[in-house]
Amino acid sequence: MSQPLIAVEKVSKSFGGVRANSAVSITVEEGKITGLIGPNGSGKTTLFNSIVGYHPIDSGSIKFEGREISKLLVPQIARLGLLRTFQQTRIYAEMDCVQNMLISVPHRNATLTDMFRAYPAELQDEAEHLLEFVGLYQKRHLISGDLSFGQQKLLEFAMALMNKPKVLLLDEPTAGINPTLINGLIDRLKRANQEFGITLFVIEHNMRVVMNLAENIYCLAHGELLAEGHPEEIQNDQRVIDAYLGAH
Ligand SMILES: Nc1ncnc2c1ncn2[C@@H]1O[C@H](COP(=O)(O)OP(=O)(O)OP(=O)(O)O)[C@@H](O)[C@H]1O
Repeated sequence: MSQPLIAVEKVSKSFGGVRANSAVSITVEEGKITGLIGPNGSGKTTLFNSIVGYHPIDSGSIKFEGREISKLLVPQIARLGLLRTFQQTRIYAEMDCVQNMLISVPHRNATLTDMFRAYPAELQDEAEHLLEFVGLYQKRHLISGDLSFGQQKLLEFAMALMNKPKVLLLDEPTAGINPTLINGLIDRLKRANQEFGITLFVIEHNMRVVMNLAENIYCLAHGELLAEGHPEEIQNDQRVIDAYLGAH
């Protein structure tokens, strides 16, 4: 089997006395969609934060394309092509959608001087093309703070795509989005994976969404890895049902 795109091995992370991740090992295979589920406070976001370099880990190893990244900083990891989105959207509410798209590009190997130049026409075209991809083309010149929460999440997804990531970590992409937009978002996530070849690693509380999206799912409980498997295996795993699915 080829080497995984992301390999997390025995990663532990505590906050004071709280052991948020305890010897967690997972792999994310290139070109696939991998899911991460678990009850509130089970350590999912902590694992994402460790992978993207948001905080140092206490022990263990995190490799991206075979290279140890656990000592690198957020911008260094982002430049390798590993990006994340957040539970709460992080857009520039005063700017319109196109401006948000353009300002999100620095992760893509741009130099400081590039940032002070006018944005090249091809970047503008790319921004509009991706806004069309997520269904926001008609709203591209609207102030993003005026968009609905679901539309802001679509914008944030498009902003991440502007950076041409190899892998995108999505923290609850459908939280707070109405059911109609959720179906559209699932479709866009699948297309980003299939058409742009972006590997996705997705934290998701909505079981319908994660079972529909992911080929392989990990379940955390109390900071430890409880189970791993295909959606049907996870749905029928008694430990997962007891710890998590019973409540959903
Ligand atoms: N910066 C921090 N400082 C202190 N404790 C933290 C910090 N971040 C996370 N924790 C704690 O670590 C544990 C795991 O939290 P984490 O946010 O990773 O869980 P989660 O599975 O993502 O939860 P949710 O589904 O509610 O987002 C929790 O007990 C949380 O309170």
